[in-house]
Formats: sequence, C-alpha cells, structure tokens
Amino acid sequence: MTIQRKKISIVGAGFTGATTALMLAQKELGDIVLIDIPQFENPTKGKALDILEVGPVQGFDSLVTGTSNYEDAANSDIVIITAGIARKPGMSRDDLVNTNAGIVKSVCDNIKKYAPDSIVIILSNPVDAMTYTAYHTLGFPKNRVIGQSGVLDTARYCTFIAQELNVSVEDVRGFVLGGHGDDMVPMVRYSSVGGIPIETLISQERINAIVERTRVGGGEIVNLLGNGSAYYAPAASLTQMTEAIVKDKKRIIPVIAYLEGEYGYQDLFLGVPTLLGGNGIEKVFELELTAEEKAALDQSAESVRSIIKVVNV
Ligand SMILES: NC(=O)c1ccc[n+]([C@@H]2O[C@H](COP(=O)([O-])OP(=O)(O)OC[C@H]3O[C@@H](n4cnc5c(N)ncnc54)[C@H](O)[C@@H]3O)[C@@H](O)[C@H]2O)c1
Ligand SMILES: O=C(O)C[C@H](O)C(=O)O
Repeated sequence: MTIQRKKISIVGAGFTGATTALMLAQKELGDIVLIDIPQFENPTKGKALDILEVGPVQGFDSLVTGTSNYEDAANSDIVIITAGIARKPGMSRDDLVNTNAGIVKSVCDNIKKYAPDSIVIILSNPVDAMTYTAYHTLGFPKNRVIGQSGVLDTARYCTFIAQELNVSVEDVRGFVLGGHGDDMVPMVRYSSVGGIPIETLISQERINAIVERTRVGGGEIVNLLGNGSAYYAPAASLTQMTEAIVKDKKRIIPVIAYLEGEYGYQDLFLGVPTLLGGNGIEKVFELELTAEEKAALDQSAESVRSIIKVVNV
C-alpha cells in the first residue's frame, strides 16, 4: 500500500499565502506548493525555503516549494487562492473587484488545466464575488468551490465576546452569516459561552457594540496596519478549513457556499453554516431565521449581488 501525502497549492505568496503555508506545514497537512507571478519567483522560492527550514526546529516533514510555474501544482488535492491586491485605509473590499476578478479568472484557468480534481478555497477580496467568479470560471461542482469569510468573522466575534466576559475563547460558540462586508450578520441568538446564551450575560447595548465591531473588524486592522490587511487570523482560518477537508473532519463551520434556493437565494455565494469534510462542502445547513435576522441577511445578500453584477463571468 502506498500512502500519498496531500498536495496543497497556494496561489499568491504574499502575507496571507506565506503565513498559510507556514501554518499548514506546522500541522503537517500535506506538501505545499507556493505560487506567485514570474517577477516574484525568487522571493517565492525564498519564502518556501525559509518555511521548509522551520521543519527541523519545530519537527515537521512537510515539503514546501516555491514557483511561478503551474506545472508544479499539477494534480493538487487542494488549491488556495490568495492572489490579488489588498485594500488600504479608506478603501472598501469592493474597490478591489475589477483588479482581483481579472487575477482570479487567470488563476482559475490554470487550476482548471493543472488541478482539475482539486478542491478550491478562495480568499481574495471581495471574497463572495471572487468565489462566484472562481466557480463560474472553473466549472467545478459546487462542493469543490469554497470561499473563506465565516471562520475569520466568527473568530473576531468570539474574541470580542470572550474579552467582554473575561472568559476563555475556548468556551465561546457563535457564528456569522452573510457576505464578508460591513453588513455581515453575527448570529447573536445562536451565541453562547459554556452553553449559556450570551443574551443572558451581556447587555443589549454591549452586544450591539460587539456586533458592530465584528462587522468592521477587517477595517479596524487595515487602519492599524496602514499598508495592507490582516493575515495571521485569515491564514489560521484557511488552515482550519484545509484541515477539515484533509482529515475529513466533518466540521460544522460557516463558509461561503453556492446557494441554489437555500435561504431563498439563487445563483449566489454567501456565508452559511456548512458541513466541511473530505468532499468539500458536504451539506449546507438552512436555519430558521427570525424576520429581523432574515431582513439583515437579505441586505447582506443584496450587497453581494451588487458586486457580483460587476464581474463578467
Ligand atoms: N476573505 C478574507 O477573509 C480575506 C482575509 C485576508 C485577506 N484577504 C484578501 O486576500 C488577498 C491577499 O491578501 P494579502 O494580504 O496576502 O496580499 P499580498 O499583497 O501580501 O499578497 C498577494 C500576492 O498575490 C500575488 N499575485 C498577484 N497577482 C497574481 C497572479 N496573477 N498569480 C499569482 N499571484 C499573484 C502578489 O504578487 C502577492 O504576492 C487580498 O485580496 C485580500 O483582500 C481576504
Ligand atoms: O479587511 C480586509 O480587507 C481583509 C480581510 O477581508 C479581513 O477581513 O481582514
């Protein structure tokens, strides 16, 4: 019996791509190929070698290589797309749509050619529209095209709840639905600490403040960094999703999934709770929403639709 390691390619070897490569290697989730444009081939090889050399110190054997040649990504099991430009202070994620749609399309043409059986995870912003772009460019089944937003937005939400109550983040449960924009929908009614609903522990006024801070959580970091956007928590989020797939963990986590009637939306990618396992998105959970929650989700879906319209796929 030959046991094959998983091959995971990351397109875009910038802040999120390189950090994700390190985190995947630290967890030995597979061998990693880091890909960037030909102008950055040497820095990409340099980052890959630097990460590889962490192995003897931290005790991992994942191979990490850098390249600008998609042939090196041939037959990848998973491809993660982080290629594209990031926003700067004063910009919205939607301002990136035209540049990044072109980049995501060209990346997906290569994935289609070299890794036609892969599961593809998209990070590039505006991520709901970029996941839609990838899906229509790739022509892969919907379970194999997944966008990242919910893990990160939920991580921010849970961080703020833990801070508010001065409790361990490990005991906080909750999730965020909708698009990865300022009208995302943190699900307060489904949020708890150690099983206790947060609405019984935190005042409505403070909950509203936590919800608002979560919604603009990406912008808070953009403003602090001054010249780019978050990458540690985004990379950790991609790593959690990759681990769920590689280990067929059947995690229930919010990701950007293709909706064909769920929640009343057609031909739309939006953040929803899913079962993530070896086949990618194995199930979308359709929750009962209150009228208020549905109205908030409708507004978020409408924002995503307005950006998708700009993308010509
Ligand atoms: N969905 C999310 O939650 C989330 C979180 C963080 C970042 N992002 C987005 O991810 C993207 C990357 O962010 P970053 O901080 O890593 O940016 P970065 O600028 O550090 O890295 C982007 C990399 O993509 C490369 N690239 C550009 N065009 C390419 C192409 N055609 N093929 C291959 N590589 C190409 C660039 O050379 C660069 O190295 C941005 O669009 C950002 O907004 C999304
Ligand atoms: O905010 C950004 O532009 C990057 C990312 O989407 C994030 O939420 O950190």
